[in-house]
Amino acid sequence: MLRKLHGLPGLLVALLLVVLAVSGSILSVVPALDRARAVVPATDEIHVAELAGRVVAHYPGAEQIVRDLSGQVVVYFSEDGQAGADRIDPRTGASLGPYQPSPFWGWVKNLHRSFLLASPGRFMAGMLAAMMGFLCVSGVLLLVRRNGGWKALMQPMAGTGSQRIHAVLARLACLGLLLSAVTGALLSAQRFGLLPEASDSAPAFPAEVSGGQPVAVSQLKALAQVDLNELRELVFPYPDDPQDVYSLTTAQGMGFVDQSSGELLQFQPHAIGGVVQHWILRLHTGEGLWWLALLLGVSALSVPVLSVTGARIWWHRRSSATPCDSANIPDADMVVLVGSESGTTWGFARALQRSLSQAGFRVHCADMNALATDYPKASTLLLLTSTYGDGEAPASAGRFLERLQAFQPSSPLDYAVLGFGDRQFTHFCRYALRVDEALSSKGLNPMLPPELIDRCSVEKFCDWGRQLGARLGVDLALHHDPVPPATFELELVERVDYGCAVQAPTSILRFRMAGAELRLPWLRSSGPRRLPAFEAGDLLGVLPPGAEAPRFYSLASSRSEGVFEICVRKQPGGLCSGFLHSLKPGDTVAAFVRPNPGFRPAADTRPVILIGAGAGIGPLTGFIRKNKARNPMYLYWGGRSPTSDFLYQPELGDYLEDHRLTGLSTAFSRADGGSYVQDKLRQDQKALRQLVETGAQILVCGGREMANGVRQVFDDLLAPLRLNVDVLQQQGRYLEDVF
Ligand SMILES: Cc1cc2nc3c(=O)[nH]c(=O)nc-3n(C[C@H](O)[C@H](O)[C@H](O)COP(=O)(O)O)c2cc1C
Repeated sequence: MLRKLHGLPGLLVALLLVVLAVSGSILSVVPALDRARAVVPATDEIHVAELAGRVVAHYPGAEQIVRDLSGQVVVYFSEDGQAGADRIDPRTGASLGPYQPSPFWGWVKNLHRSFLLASPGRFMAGMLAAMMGFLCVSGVLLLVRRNGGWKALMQPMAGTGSQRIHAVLARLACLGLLLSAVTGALLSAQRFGLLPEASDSAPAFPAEVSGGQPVAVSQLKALAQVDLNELRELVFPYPDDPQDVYSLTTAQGMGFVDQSSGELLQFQPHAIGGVVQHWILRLHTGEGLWWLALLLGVSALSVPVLSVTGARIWWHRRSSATPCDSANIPDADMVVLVGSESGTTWGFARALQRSLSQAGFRVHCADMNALATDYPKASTLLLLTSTYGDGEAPASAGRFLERLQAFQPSSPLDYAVLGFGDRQFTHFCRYALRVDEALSSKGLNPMLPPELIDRCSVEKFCDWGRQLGARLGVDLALHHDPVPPATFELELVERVDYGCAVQAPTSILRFRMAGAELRLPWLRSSGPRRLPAFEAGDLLGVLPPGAEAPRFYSLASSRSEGVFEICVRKQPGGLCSGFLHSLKPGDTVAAFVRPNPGFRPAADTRPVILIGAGAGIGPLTGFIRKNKARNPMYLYWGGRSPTSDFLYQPELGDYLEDHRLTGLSTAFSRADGGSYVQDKLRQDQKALRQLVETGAQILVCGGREMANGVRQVFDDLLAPLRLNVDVLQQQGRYLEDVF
């Protein structure tokens, strides 16, 4: 519900909000420009009597002095019957030039306030500001739910593409946007009388004035007690009218000054309502607070990006979450229920539904939240669900467990749960496991143990399909291509082979964009720009000929190096690794890049502990290579034999020498007294504990078994600090890339 409330109004008003935000950003530079042009004396340097004396010397016909919040002083005067206004230097009273509000700024202000449409436009702008406030609040609540709590809001954001950009930007900009929105809506509400009028009422004109001979304004003692920086406005009395008075407005209040005695008369402090109104205006416009104005302006610039990414998320969710040809509940003999937050699981569900329908089943497909109380003809219930937050339900399954209590199947039901998640999270597929438990406690028959799919592995999905088909007695060939990737052609330029002697053939493969040399010489400089953006740790998807699904390899290089470098261990019977190992320089492969922003060292100076085994060294070497700032980096790596599969040995020696790498510890299982990387970690546990105490981040890359062993070692060595891997993971300080 909250998601719908956030998404739909956002889409409808996105364009108008962009106009409001961009014009607001442009206006946000005005306070800084005004401040740069203003001459602002120190406190106690000039008092108002002094200023007024200087003004009168330059402008005998002075009528009013106004000091705006940025410090600009403007004199309004009449000369030879003509009215004029000049900006002045308060230190001399001399003119700095005529005061002429710019037509450009006036136009932008008008666009921002009312879309150039006078009162109806102003009303619309006010409504939009209120709606932006609502989008900020609902967006933050969604982020909290998606990430698993308020604390998680401060941690690195998970997700990819538009989702991630939207979340990261919204987190940065939401406070600024909220302040602009709330103050804008309040200003509008005041203008349209929806809030009580809070402006100051002026004090009554003094009943008695001395009426004596006026003295020079520079001699008036009440004005001599007001610092210039406190002044807002001084209105001069009518010439030759001894009964008239000076009207004085300061930051504290309003009053009058007798032009003969110099006494302050009828001074009235600003009413609280007036002060509130003044601050609402200042917090919205940033007047006199140029730094705040610029911060608000920068926040507002996020609105166009948030609008575009928000629309893309909405479109992706909508197009992924539309079930096709779903049978009605009373007719269905097979029910597929889907728990999804951003729609990916729906893609898998549709593939399953297609295959089941082709196999002759009448399949009802719906959100898990739409669980009915009974499916009278159904014999099988299949649940496909992702996990969000800190192991919680995704949006379309949030009410499933509650609804399950009222679920009363009229005939026995078999069920199977397929979980979608990401092993980099502490609670991998936890919600799917909870659903499985709940269904089992409800007395349904599990036809398969729960299967958990890491990062949308199509391979695993197809395996599960085969098992399910076997249980249903049909041939269930599932085909699903989650996001059809746009591939490019890579040409192998170099390979370095290791490990054959110890039955662990592993190669470092370096590719470049195919066909680069065919470009015309004068276009050669555009070469690197043709490469997609990628960093060490991102994934290279490779599609071997004849394969339906890509295989992913962690990149050891980044775009600035101009090559795609991966480290590949040949798996027995492995289609893709076998294909890659058969390549000779000059051969080509179809590939694409998938960002993996969750597996990167933090961009700060804290120590980094890199741990890997076998081909897992690839991205870790990439991180060391990029460590030009020489931040402390320690590598623990395990292989089989120092003479056969010590991957990157020469490079690592160079990095130790030039201090990109601070320490290297290797473990070889087939050398004398064979050891594993976990043994090396245990040996160094004291030093590692100290590094963690100083804020170190840990990145682990390699096989699941090694990663589990490393987790155990860290859980043990962190115990004296009352810490464990789960906590570090929640703080974004323990990252795994496991295959
Ligand atoms: C903010 C966020 C939190 C996540 N939390 C978890 C989690 O706790 N456990 C897990 O296994 N996967 C987690 N994931 C990964 C998703 O479950 C996974 O990407 C899934 O394929 C998304 O499917 P959907 O698009 O259908 O929601 C999280 C992803 C994001 C973006």
